[in-house]
Amino acid sequence: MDQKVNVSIQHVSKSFKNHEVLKNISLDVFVGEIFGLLGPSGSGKTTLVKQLTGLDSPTSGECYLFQHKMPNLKLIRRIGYMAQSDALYEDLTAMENLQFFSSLYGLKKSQKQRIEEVSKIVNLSEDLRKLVSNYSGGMKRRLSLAIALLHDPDILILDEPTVGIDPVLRKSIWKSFYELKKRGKTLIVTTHVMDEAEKCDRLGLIREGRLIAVGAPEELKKETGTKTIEDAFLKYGGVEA
Ligand SMILES: Nc1ncnc2c1ncn2[C@@H]1O[C@H](COP(=O)(O)OP(=O)(O)OP(=O)(O)O)[C@@H](O)[C@H]1O
Repeated sequence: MDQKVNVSIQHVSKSFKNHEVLKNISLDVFVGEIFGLLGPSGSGKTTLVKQLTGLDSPTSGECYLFQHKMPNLKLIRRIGYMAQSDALYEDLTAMENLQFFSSLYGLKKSQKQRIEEVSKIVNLSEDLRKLVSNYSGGMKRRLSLAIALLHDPDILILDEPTVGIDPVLRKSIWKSFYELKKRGKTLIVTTHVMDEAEKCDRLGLIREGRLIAVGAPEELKKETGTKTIEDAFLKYGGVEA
């Protein structure tokens, strides 16, 4: 794997009033890596990825993307962000949503072709004429993912991308993640699903705002003498598996 650092989180802490949600997190993610942030609900995963996108700023510490300090408006086009809640226009069709976002990204000539490509990846090609308000939760997730992919970003930050998506489609979406990786893209994926965590090149385990371990799934299991990521997580968290 290319060991060039693409994302660097340096001593990041974040507090909301008196509540310290992220506690001195430092972490590097490499070019072409699928990096998973794994942690229970409320552990701080979303807050951490928001600091990366530049949508929020840390109370202390810094985030660097492509060696540039965030926030940096110039980098927006190189980042694809899929938030946990879908930011879609419900009264428009999926096609109109995709057209709207491609105009925002300034895709002109390539727009039609790119919409076709991303729709295929998320398996929505047959449903583009439907109103988003008639979409199921999983379809909305898939449309959000397609939008995050539209401008072919170098770094993809995906907050729980496969929630509400059935296992068959989840598998095909992961296949497309591997294809993106092959093309040199860097993916940061938050999850609390263990089998999904196993699919990542490396994982950062987050518990109560602290990064308690970083490593490849196999390494983490080996180091803790456990058979599952879930048990490794518990061991690192000080709980006997
Ligand atoms: N804007 C905010 N104001 C106050 N507290 C916040 C804010 N955003 C997040 N928090 C708190 O920060 C903590 C971490 O939340 P966060 O959403 O980052 O967790 P998470 O690991 O992504 O959880 P989930 O998997 O449920 O999305 C929670 O206690 C949450 O209530």
